[in-house]
Amino acid sequence: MLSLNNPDLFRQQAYVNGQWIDAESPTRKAVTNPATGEVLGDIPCLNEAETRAAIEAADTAFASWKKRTAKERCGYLRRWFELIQQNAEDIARIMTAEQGKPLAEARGEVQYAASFIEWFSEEGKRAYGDLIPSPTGDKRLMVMKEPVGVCAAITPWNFPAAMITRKVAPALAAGCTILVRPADATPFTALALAVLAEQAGIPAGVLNILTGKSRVIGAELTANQTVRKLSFTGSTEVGRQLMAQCSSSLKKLSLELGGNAPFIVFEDADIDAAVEGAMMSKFRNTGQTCVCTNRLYVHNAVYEEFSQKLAQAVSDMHVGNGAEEGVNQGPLIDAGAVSKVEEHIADALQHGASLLAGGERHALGGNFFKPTVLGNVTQKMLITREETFGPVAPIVCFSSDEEVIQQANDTEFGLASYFYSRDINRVWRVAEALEYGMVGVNTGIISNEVAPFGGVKQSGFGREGSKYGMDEYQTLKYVCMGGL
Ligand SMILES: NC(=O)C1=CN([C@@H]2O[C@H](COP(=O)(O)OP(=O)(O)OC[C@H]3O[C@@H](n4cnc5c(N)ncnc54)[C@H](OP(=O)(O)O)[C@@H]3O)[C@@H](O)[C@H]2O)C=CC1
Ligand SMILES: O=C(O)[C@H](O)CS(=O)(=O)O
Repeated sequence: MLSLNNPDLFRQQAYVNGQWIDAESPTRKAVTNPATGEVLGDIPCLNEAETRAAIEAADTAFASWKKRTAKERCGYLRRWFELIQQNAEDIARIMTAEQGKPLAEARGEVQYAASFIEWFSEEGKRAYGDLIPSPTGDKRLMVMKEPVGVCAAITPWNFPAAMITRKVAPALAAGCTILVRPADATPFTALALAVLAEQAGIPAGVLNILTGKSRVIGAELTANQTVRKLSFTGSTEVGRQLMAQCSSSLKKLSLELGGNAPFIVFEDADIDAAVEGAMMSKFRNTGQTCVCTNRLYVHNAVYEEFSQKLAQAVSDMHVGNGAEEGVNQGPLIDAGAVSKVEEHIADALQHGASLLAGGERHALGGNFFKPTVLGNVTQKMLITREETFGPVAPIVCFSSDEEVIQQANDTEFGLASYFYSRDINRVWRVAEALEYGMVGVNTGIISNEVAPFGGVKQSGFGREGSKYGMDEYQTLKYVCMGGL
């Protein structure tokens, strides 16, 4: 059982309209620890009618929440931020237990998640409109920013706190209410955040956490006309499906989808810095982030040095249960994730790749896998075309800037990209040539609350965090005042 300072944070019920509820159905979904397989608890499975009732509650709450001043709404967010800080250790422990990431990373995610609430508790007070110089003397023209309405968020298991606060914070700051459906694998972190939102005084119906079958809840959230906005973070495949389901009600959409990030090391790079950046970008959350490096391109002049140093650093990683201090590589989320990693490695080796580190399941068994480095990788291999979402670093050797930019852009995805170079002309040329929503230059970590996070092409659209994050939850109203 989880040992928490505040056991009240561990809830096994949905949170709807300010109430902790079970479902009508006795069926419940078990949640397991991916490191040990133990059952941590279970959650109710709301049906479509119960989802509809939650939407109606959010709509009722919207009528009053939108009328509060931005300062009032942001005051609630500030208190929520402070309560999360006070309970950060417990939230991290819940997260590691249900998602598997090392405790140090979970603590980092809690701070990352809280930073979005802090950021939008400030941004929300600066949702300025416009006064437009009128082309005729008898009119005054103005633009108002208004909350879009009742929103829905469907979030993935890999960042059980941050992917929720990155949507909920701007929505509430803008005056919207929201229904969140967290991944079945990681509901308890979301429910702990709801406990603290309730304690912060956020009114009933403003924030709702729906648990249960994603297809059932998703079908109602996407079809229901009262829901005016959907924000989704997850795979491109599901994102396309949800977008289609939203078309009948023409919802405003934000889609943060899959990635296939290139990591390029030019011959003028600081190799030790590039190795450090590759470790951070590739193996964060055991490679289970959408902005993880998915393929590495190393110039032939530095290929041997970089490959050997990366293989050594990877071999030194400590794989284990994320709750154990010192572990820096936890389990994959489930058996399916392990199979996908094995499929990508086997395909690469069959097509001529060489194994430089790892390459097989860990002796701990279950969902544990040895962090892996592959050399002599080519664009023909699955691992450079599909998102691995696991701890495998495939290295392709290249010889010219033109060649590597063409290879880096040769994907339907466009979320994150990275490169290391100390030539200022090359830095500008390559940053402008890469077809991605985000570019890391001489760094493997680019995510924070102040910058616009999002992609292009099949990685989706919309931006989260930054001053742009508010736009996703607002509409513009033009008021033309005549007869003056
Ligand atoms: N761009 C980004 O920021 C991110 C992108 N991703 C991408 O997502 C993938 C891995 O994450 P993963 O969670 O497995 O992605 P999925 O797309 O499978 O799931 C994401 C969320 O959507 C839910 N979901 C799945 N199918 C449906 C449906 N038909 N209707 C409604 N909801 C549904 C899932 O619920 P449940 O699992 O409970 O069924 C989960 O809560 C990778 O491709 C990764 O790149 C992941 C995180 C961030
Ligand atoms: O879900 C993800 O992978 C996150 O968006 C990555 S990050 O924001 O933590 O970098």
